[in-house]
Amino acid sequence: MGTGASKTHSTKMENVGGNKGRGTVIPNCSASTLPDNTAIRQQMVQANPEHEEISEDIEQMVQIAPRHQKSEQRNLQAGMQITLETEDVSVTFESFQHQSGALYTCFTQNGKRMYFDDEKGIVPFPQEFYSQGKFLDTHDELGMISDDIGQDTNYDPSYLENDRTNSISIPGKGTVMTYIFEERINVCKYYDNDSDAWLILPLLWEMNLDFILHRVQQVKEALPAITDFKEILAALRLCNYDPDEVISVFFAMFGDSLQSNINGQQNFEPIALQREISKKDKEIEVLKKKLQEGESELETLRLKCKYFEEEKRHLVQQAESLYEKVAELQSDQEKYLHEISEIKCKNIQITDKLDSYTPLNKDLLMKMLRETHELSISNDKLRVLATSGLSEIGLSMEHLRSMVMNVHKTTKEIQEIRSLYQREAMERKLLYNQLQELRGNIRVFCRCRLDDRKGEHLEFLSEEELAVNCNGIKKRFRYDQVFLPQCTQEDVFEGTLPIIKSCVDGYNVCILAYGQTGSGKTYTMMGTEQKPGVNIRSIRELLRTCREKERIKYVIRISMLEIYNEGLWDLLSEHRNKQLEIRSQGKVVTLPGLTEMEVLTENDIKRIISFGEKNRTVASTKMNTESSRSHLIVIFTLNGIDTISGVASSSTLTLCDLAGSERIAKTEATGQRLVEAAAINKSLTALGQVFTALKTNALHVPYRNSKLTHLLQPSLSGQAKACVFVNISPDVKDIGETVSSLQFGSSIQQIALGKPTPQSSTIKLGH
Ligand SMILES: Nc1ncnc2c1ncn2[C@@H]1O[C@H](COP(=O)(O)OP(=O)(O)OP(=O)(O)O)[C@@H](O)[C@H]1O
Repeated sequence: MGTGASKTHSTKMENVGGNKGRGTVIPNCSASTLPDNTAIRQQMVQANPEHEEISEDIEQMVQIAPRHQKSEQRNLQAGMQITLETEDVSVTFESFQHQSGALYTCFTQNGKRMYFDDEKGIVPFPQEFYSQGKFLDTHDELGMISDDIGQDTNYDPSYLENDRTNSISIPGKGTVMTYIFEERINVCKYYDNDSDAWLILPLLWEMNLDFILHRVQQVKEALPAITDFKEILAALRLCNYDPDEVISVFFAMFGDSLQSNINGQQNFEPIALQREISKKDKEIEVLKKKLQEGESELETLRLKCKYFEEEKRHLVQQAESLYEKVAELQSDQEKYLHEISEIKCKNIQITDKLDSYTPLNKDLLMKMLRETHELSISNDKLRVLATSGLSEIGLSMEHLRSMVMNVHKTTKEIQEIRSLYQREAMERKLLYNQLQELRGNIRVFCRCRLDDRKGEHLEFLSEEELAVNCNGIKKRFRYDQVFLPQCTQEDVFEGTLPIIKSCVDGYNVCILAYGQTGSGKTYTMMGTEQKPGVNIRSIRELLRTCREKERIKYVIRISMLEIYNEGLWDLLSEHRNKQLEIRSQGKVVTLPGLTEMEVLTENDIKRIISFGEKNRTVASTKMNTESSRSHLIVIFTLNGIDTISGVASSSTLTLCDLAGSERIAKTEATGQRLVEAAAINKSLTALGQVFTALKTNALHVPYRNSKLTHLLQPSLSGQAKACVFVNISPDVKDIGETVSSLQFGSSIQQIALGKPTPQSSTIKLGH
């Protein structure tokens, strides 16, 4: 049970049971929902005979439950809340912070408060503790932000509905009527008589309306750092003119950096940065397009070149064969000419003796003369052909030469565009990191499980906002991103990609999945064989990015461990029964003896993770037989060394599939399960405390209150980037847990870890 869950319990206790006592057990369970309480009783009695009395109380509580439940049901109006509560044994956990710094998980039954002691088990809460510490009111500490966001009813009554009607004088139009529409596009419009239609009122004119002025003023007063009224008005339009929502939007977007700007600074960096980033994005887009065009032009030119080279080769071959033929013909011609001249020289003798020659010799001579003549003609033709072929080859060569010049020019241009693109991309990355710093380095995402049973109680308002209708009250929650049930594993991974990439740049990165059992934490982190989750995709991305960086040689190692009942177990060790210990020196956390395995391929990861999973303690509970009652932590360590400069870097990517945050009652937990639930409650409460301390910039952040937070210290302190998935169930019967998880998530939404810096090393494993 998490901190958020505790809050829900106490709220419901007041609503349903009417019992205002903190942590008092509401005996509204039926005996059948708590079948075996003897285990708790035995455990308590064994630990201390005085507990006999207390365990009897538990017994009594179970027996009187049906009666009490009936009377409560009579008194309450029908509704979802009642159904939920009557199903459960509402064992309510509280967290007590002792002055020594220790955090205890307590529960109260029939007015007797008990607590879980790490050594003694379940023991009565000592009287002297009341003056030595305080109970943590997680409702106030963690729930308040989301409650504020959820309040829709905070309007000044004078601004209700009819104040949306107004009039304004516009030059050339005279006095026109205005009305703030609440439809699809929430902008103020005026009625234009000429066109007989409602037209959008320009921003500058809209500023003259009292309705608007008042709201802009309200936002300005709350956030003096935002000076641009157009910015405020645009935000108001988007938020249906709700100044509270605009303020939360600005806070959600810029968080603590906004507060640091409140004291007088005129320029508001995040807005400027964001503009700069979108400008850069556009420039990058244009460059990308140019690059693509250039590359395709280059490709065409290359193809043309290839074609012409082929053509040239062909023509040269033709020319060579023509030259050969010409040479042959020339030698023939010479031969014949020689023969003719010989014949001519002897002509007189021939003429004289012609009569004495046989007619056959005379015919032969005439034939030879004819052939010689024909050969001479074809020789001339061939010479013409060879000359034109050669001139064609010359032209083609010329063309080819100019093409090659063009290719060189285009290649140079492409190189320039490429380097410009790289520069812009680098600048964008720097700006993104700057924006991250200003926004804080925790991203909080909400993911709703895919389920046919999605009730009407969940409303997805935008990519960043969702609302839960709970007992007629609409609570709104804002996140960095809300993933709808139909969002794929790819969509979800896309959201975490920038954070994961920064691990290669030397930042410690942590990704956590929080939510009740069955809400999809394991699906998000581990996924299935066909649809792998964040774990496999992250390592795939890390391996790919590391391969791209030719200069740097990386070694990636994986460790896998489980936190069960506040004990740390190495899941990759052959000796499953060996507990690990956390040691810390300053900010460096070490886990001596933890197994680390080197990873070279994605298949290595799959093999190692499935080995670790086999080792995992999976306890079956009534809700989900696969339900895990422990935190699963996978740690990737990245050690890089620059092969040229010799600079070494080290960072970690920590992936946590947290145990279910639901109330213990739903799991019908008894005995061992009760102890497990208390350990989970303790660690999730401690996680909430850490986030609260970070949010309030407390001098001391209580990382050591649980093994979970102690281990995650390097990933949740100033030098890290974190991402929290709040997994929720769409099932209406889980509405209580859903609200609780959402409250937890929105309370950490506005936390900045501080200025992150690339690591030299923080988590050291296996030493
Ligand atoms: N987005 C989703 N799309 C499809 N199936 C999902 C989705 N989310 C969860 N599931 C399915 O719902 C079931 C419960 O999810 P999962 O085991 O991940 O919950 P969990 O929060 O990790 O529970 P536990 O605390 O017990 O580990 C699984 O069968 C899982 O495959």
